[in-house]
Amino acid sequence: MGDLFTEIKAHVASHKPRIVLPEGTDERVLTAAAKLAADGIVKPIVIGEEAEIHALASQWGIEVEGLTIYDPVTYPHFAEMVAAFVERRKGKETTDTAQMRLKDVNYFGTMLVYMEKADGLVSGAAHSTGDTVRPALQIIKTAPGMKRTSGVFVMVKDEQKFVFADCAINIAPNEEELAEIAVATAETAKLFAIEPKVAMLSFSTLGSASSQETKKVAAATKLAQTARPDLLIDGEFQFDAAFVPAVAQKKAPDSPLRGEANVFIFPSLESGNLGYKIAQRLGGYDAIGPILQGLNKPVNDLSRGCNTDDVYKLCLITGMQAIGQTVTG
Ligand SMILES: CC(C)(COP(=O)(O)OP(=O)(O)OC[C@H]1O[C@@H](n2cnc3c(N)ncnc32)[C@H](O)[C@@H]1OP(=O)(O)O)[C@@H](O)C(=O)NCCC(=O)NCCS
Ligand SMILES: CC(=O)OP(=O)(O)O
Repeated sequence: MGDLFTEIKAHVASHKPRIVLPEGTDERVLTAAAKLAADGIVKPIVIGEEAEIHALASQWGIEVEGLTIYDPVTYPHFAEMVAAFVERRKGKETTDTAQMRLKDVNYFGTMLVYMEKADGLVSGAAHSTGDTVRPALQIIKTAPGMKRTSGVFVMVKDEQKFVFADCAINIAPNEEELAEIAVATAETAKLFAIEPKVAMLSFSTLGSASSQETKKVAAATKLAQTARPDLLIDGEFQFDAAFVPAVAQKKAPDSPLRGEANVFIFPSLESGNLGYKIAQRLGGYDAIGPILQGLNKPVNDLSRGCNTDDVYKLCLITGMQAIGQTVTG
């Protein structure tokens, strides 16, 4: 893992993208922003009232000299931002509602990215996922060809890297949505030098149980395989059949996955969110994310349970997305 982030740091530092951190009054966020600025890797823009941030920084012993701080209340381009927001949300917001909405740090930060005054955003240390990502869904929107945004975690322990999805956004994806999530996640895995072997997870392996839920995953598997025959995607699989070669030999002897999956697509948000937190808290994996895929520009969420290192690493990944770089090693 050390190596993965060493490479990411080198790429990102050569471009120094501007990353907005709307939660400037959160100690973990402010600490990570100060470290990123001091390391010269990204240019952090923190949002909040300047005097309050300076007071908090001195209380927490954080050096914020040189950090860019924007306060929505005193931001000189606020009127321009309001107009751009009303235009983007045509028919859904008025100047009055926009003025109110853009005082919210996540709406304000997302508009900085939309208006190209920043290259990416990381938030969610102190906000729920809904409040963090809703502005991005409404303003940044999905990239051409993508119907849904979804959220992945890169799970890392020592030299092991796995990708889990969707752990953040789509509560009950249907078979088309699940297929799209699988393909998008396979592509995201490649950003981290993971050659994707994708398992579509269920409580059934290749028809060992039959219900609406298992049939949905089987159908999603077929859709994903048809859409992208170049990718290795198989299912529906229980986790052991996807991950343990000896179990795969028994339950799915003809599958090309052979119990070697490294990308896991969960059938629902319930299972995906629980799954990543169990691997993180019981399994001791570093959980980097949720990294949002399918958006026009990089906006990423954090868990409210994150630490400073999680904020720092997600900013590096956001920077990497912003400069369109992938990891090689
Ligand atoms: C993500 C989430 C907040 C969006 O729901 P919502 O706020 O009710 O969104 P709405 O249905 O009002 O849609 C708002 C906008 O986002 C868009 N949108 C909603 N879900 C989307 C998705 N998955 N991908 C892309 N766009 C999406 C809608 O099309 C709509 O756009 P529009 O206003 O331009 O028409 C909701 O799905 C959610 O709460 N998910 C669970 C999040 C969570 O708690 N995760 C666990 C912790 S990580
Ligand atoms: C990703 C996630 O689960 O976020 P939170 O813990 O903030 O709900």
